[in-house]
Amino acid sequence: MSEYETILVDRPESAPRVGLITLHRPKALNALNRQLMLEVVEAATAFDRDPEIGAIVITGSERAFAAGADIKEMQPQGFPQVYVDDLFRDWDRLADLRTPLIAAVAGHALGGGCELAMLCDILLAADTASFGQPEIRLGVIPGIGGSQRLTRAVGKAKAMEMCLTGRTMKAEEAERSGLVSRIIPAAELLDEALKVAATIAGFSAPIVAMAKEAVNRSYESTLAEGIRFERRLFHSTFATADQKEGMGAFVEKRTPAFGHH
Ligand SMILES: CC(C)(O)CC(=O)SCCNC(=O)CCNC(=O)[C@H](O)C(C)(C)COP(=O)(O)OP(=O)(O)OC[C@H]1O[C@@H](n2cnc3c(N)ncnc32)[C@H](O)[C@@H]1OP(=O)(O)O
Repeated sequence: MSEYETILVDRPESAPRVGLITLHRPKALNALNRQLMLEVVEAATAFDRDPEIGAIVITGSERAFAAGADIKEMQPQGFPQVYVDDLFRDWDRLADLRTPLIAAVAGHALGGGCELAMLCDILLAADTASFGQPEIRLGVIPGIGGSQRLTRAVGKAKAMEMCLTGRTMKAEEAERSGLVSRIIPAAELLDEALKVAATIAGFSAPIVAMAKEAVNRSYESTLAEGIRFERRLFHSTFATADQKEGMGAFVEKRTPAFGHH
């Protein structure tokens, strides 16, 4: 199924144009060591470059999406090493991908696990999922964007409490707070995530990329700048064949066949 050591990579037949990455370090609850991290980034980048892939699902096991960065690997490291290596910088590459990433989260999503889920564009949670930034208990703080993305997702009050006390959030609270888009029974999580991914992958790839970029821009700009950016992207959709196809299909009362250009 895959040439990787700590992840499984697949193109499920049931979900056309979808790439699936499954974290697979069962004995360590998918703790994110350097190897796993590189493999995820490489596999996601390879899918992103593949014109036959229109959405990517990242998932873990029933017990853990990921229980955080690998504490045993980090424990002996010193400041000069983590600073010079710019530890965790590689994860930023996921945020630059054009292809939508969907996190299908069951069980623990803690520390770097929660941060990996938040690096994805859509978070779907099993009813067994729990989210947290427990780094404070280890004498560190989040290092893959947790303090920033969690705050934007759930607001300062909850993010501050979670980062300062290490309290975890169960799926229901995560949905109520806007961290996850939906809760799904654990047994159906992966199928549902693949369905969502296949729906996205069926739309025009360049238009999907523009929609993703427009939503993400709202994180980084004022409302007025964001609206101007969205308007320009909207105008540029009219330069694509897929705009002609999508609107033409509506007018002609048929299903559109997007060519992804
Ligand atoms: C990226 C940054 C900068 O933000 C930093 C981080 O991510 S720091 C890590 C944050 N995560 C945590 O602090 C969670 C640590 N894990 C736990 O608290 C518990 O394992 C648990 C609550 C998730 C599950 O508990 P339990 O069911 O009792 O299982 P365990 O026996 O504890 O774990 C099984 C096995 O997995 C190993 N494990 C778990 N998490 C990690 C981890 N983050 N790094 C390395 N190894 C981990 C655990 O040690 C066990 O293995 P053995 O020791 O039995 O070989």
